[in-house]
Amino acid sequence: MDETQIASLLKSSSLFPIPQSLKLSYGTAGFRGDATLLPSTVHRVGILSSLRSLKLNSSTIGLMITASHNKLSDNGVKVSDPSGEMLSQDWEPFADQIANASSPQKLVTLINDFMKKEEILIGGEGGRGEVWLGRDSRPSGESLIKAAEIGVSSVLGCVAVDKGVLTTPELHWMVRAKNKGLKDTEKDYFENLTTSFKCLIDLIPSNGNKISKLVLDGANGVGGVKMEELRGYLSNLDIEIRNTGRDGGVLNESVGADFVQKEKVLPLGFGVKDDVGVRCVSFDGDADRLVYFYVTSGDNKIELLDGDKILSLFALFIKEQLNTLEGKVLSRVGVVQTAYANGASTDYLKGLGLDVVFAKTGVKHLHERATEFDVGIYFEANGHGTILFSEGFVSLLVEKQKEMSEGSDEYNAVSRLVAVSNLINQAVGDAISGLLLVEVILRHMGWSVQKWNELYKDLPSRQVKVEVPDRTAVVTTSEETEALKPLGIQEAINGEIEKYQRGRAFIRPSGTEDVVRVYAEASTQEDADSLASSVAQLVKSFLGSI
Ligand SMILES: CC(=O)N[C@H]1[C@@H](OP(=O)(O)O)O[C@H](CO)[C@@H](O)[C@@H]1O
Ligand SMILES: [Mg+2]
Repeated sequence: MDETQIASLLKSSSLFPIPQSLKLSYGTAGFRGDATLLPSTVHRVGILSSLRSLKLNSSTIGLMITASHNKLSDNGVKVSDPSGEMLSQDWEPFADQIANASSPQKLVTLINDFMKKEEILIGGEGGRGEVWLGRDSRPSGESLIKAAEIGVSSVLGCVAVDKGVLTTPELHWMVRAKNKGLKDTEKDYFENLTTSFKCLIDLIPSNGNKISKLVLDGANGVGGVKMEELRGYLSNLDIEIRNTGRDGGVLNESVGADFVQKEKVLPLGFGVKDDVGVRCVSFDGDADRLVYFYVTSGDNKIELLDGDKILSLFALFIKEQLNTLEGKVLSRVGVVQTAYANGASTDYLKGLGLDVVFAKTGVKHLHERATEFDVGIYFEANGHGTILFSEGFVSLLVEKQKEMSEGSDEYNAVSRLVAVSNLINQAVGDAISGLLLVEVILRHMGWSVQKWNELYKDLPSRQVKVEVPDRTAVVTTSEETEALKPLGIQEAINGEIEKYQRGRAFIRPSGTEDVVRVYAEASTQEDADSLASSVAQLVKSFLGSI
């Protein structure tokens, strides 16, 4: 690294001193924490993104400022690789190191060593780098994006392009499109969704299936606002949008997909009286997750159609198309879930004859496994997921279609699969594209939300969070279903599980919040609640509570 570069890094990082005792880790989905603590972190992730762009021959990298479902006062930052996927995991240790470097000098030394190891050239000998920035609707994002910009451009030859307020999946989609040389603006994103949605609607056999109005809970975040924009392009979606954030509601506060999925109650803005039986959907704060729900009657309890049920609907539809092509197109279809998947959904998917595999929590892990298939469908129970189509498989479909007679069942099945591969975000889970696919499949099947819910009956489950002095004291196996540390806790958990019919429970440290998560499942809700609470008690007695 030459003198000019060293001076540039020292100068810019002295503008963003690291708060004392800050200890951050890249975690399940990037760095997160109280927004006031993050300027130095975001600035440094800006530097990292520039280096990543230089390393990957000037490909465009994405940097997203968001803390998704966390409270409004939090924020966070994560990086998108050129393909739109999450930052390659082998750069995460470097991200951790620079985020925690205690002084500008230490930061420069770490960067210098890393550049040597990765053979990254800067300035005259190196190429140019480009980083696209996006942020969710959090007010703190405005100043954090400036910190990112300064970080990016403190690496010589690198520029930041501020793309403004976006959903996380929009930024990933745009970065992917840019690197593929495709149309890459937000308008292109909307047009792509509109075209493929319309194509799927036109392919509905009877085209007569009527569907009732959908009501969206936008979590008072960016998703509702973007959905309003998209509505302007769509002529065939009857949707009412609530919780856009303009009516005084607070981001993620008693609204949004995370709240609805974990609490299993109606979000604010939805009423027991008026909304009985209505098909409703919730996005999370940065619109990369969705869950559906409806209220049956009386109280504010809901019937939840979570990520597992969305996954099941998608799997069924894909399978139906592939069955039509049996003998013509060979394909490997796989489903990826995590330990949080409801046991009943796994049984159902296996019953469909699908290959079901498990990955660790965090979409980066699920995404990776899904790429092993021609069609890989992955979802976390909380509603984050998508369908990946391998490029080879899509080319094969297009090739085969040329031999089929237009309008035949086979031809239509291929057209549907190709349209789904365009509609559903190939980079990352996307609440907007997920919503459009759910809507079109329901219309295709002629199903109400209630009918869809009957695919299988969820086993009662309960999730709780336990605040402990040090959540890293919990170490789990790679599948996260067993705790290796603290010693003895797993045996104690097993002792509790044995007391319940169809009992299953596990603990793991959260990667996004300072808590240990407890998950429990059993044959009745009472039992699931009681199992969750005894396991939470064990966590407190082994780790201490605060
Ligand atoms: C149980 C649960 O919902 N965990 C969520 C949550 O991760 P934790 O590591 O559990 O905090 O946030 C992640 C990022 O949004 C999401 O991928 C994941 O599924
Ligand atoms: Mg999110």
